[in-house]
Amino acid sequence: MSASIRRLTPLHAPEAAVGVQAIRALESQRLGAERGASPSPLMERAGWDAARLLRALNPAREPVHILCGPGNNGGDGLVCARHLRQMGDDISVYLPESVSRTADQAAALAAAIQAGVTVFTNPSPPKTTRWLVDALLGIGAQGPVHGALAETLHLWAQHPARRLALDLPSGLDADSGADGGALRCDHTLTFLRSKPGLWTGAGRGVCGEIWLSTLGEGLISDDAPLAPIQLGGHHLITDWLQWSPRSRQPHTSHKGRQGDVFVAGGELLGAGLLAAQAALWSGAGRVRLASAQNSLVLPHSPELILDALDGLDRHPNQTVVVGCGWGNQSSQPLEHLIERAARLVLDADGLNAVAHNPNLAQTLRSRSPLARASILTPHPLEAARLLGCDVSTVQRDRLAAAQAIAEQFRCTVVLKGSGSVIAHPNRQPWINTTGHNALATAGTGDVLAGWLGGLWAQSPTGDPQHLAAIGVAWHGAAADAVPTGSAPLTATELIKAMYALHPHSMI
Ligand SMILES: NC(=O)C1=CN([C@@H]2O[C@H](COP(=O)(O)OP(=O)(O)OC[C@H]3O[C@@H](n4cnc5c(N)ncnc54)[C@H](OP(=O)(O)O)[C@@H]3O)[C@@H](O)[C@H]2O)[C@@H](O)CC1
Ligand SMILES: [K+]
Repeated sequence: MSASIRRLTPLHAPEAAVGVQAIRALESQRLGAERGASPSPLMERAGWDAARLLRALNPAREPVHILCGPGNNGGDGLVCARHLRQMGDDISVYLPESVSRTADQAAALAAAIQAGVTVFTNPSPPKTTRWLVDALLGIGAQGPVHGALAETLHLWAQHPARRLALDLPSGLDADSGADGGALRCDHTLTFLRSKPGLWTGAGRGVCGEIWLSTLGEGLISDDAPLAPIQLGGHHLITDWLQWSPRSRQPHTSHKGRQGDVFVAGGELLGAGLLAAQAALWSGAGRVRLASAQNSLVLPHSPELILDALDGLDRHPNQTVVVGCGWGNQSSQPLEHLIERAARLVLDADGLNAVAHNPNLAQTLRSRSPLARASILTPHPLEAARLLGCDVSTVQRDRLAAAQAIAEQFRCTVVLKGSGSVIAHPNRQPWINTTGHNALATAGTGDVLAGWLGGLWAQSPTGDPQHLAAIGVAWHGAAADAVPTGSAPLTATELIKAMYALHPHSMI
């Protein structure tokens, strides 16, 4: 591939993603003096890069069918068709009848027909097609796909052809990752910049391999004015080296200098135990586990210090992890912990309790003015409870949901799920790009909460959003070490896999 087309891998994710508004601004800036040519030089470049990528993906030059929509995304498809036709490939195009076209699209259509491209208005799949290019809708898609385009996607849903989406799978919302009926593609070639919707919500499930064409721009210049959303891959783990007290500690260091974690266990002993073990393996010097069933813990983890729920009062400067397996225990000790924790990681039932109890919610909110930072780690259902909405509302716009919780409670928020979002009040969110569904097993959330507590205890003055992004990337990177579709990763195995990624064990 040329320098202007790059594969974006989850582990070594791209710099950042920007939303549709910023892409539009960038487009006008790039067009600048060249405005007026039709098809635009950017569309020409998009179609050319699409043709070259398809040539690389389809070396046997099997028949290609290109679904073109009424806007400029369809224009990209038509330019791609023209180039492939001129290279002698077996190309056909579908274009819905009697739609109003953009000027660029109309020009691209005229040029494609002149080059000998066959254009069908019947959406039925040709039998011989081996590759399908989805150029129906791009960043102009508004809501779920409807009308003739929806019927076309439906007709193709069962077709075995391999699929390449241009800019993004049609119907995927570029800003939020909401699924508006997109086909699951094998590859997506996105233009100018990566978009947040490719990486969260339905994005990862429908995009396949993600490629970026900067449309001829060499090095990406400073995107700061575009308010980019950071994408957090594997590099975050090595960022940890800059912070990790362990890598900087003198030879004479001792456990008291490596950070103390207090895990308040609940009715489900295993959850607290997993969180405590994760905190320990993350590198924390001492981990206390307070549990009603302490006698059962010892044979499993003699390294843990067993304590009572009021143990925080004796050693107040600990990072508290609470909520994992909390169950329906009384809210009184929970309120005390939320109020007193120097640093708080609140998970699972702790979040449910906050959602249902206004006093707890108020206690949580009042931490921020006292300069006591908190990290909340809801999954989508817990997030919905915190926001008083349903899960589908959260999943339709995960970035907005995470940000709303962060603003409401003045906390850092990790909204878990495909493309975890790490939000913080008044800042742009991060989207995590590591991990896959091997993490969908019981206890992996407890491991994340404990690991975050462990990292935070080691770097108590660290920025909680950056630290949470590191922990989440680390958690996902451990899963990425296991091939997709292989056996699930149990929570205990996950802790070991995360330990294996410690920067000091990678050196
Ligand atoms: N930005 C750049 O730098 C570059 C951008 N380029 C390309 O342009 C693309 C953006 O093009 P775009 O703005 O014309 O929008 P696009 O996605 O083709 O869709 C608009 C059409 O879809 C329709 N429609 C909307 N929603 C619908 C729905 N739910 N269901 C059904 N129909 C729906 C809508 O209908 P309307 O709402 O107007 O009635 C309108 O007809 C971008 O993704 C990239 O590929 C490259 O060429 C070069 C560089
Ligand atoms: K598309």
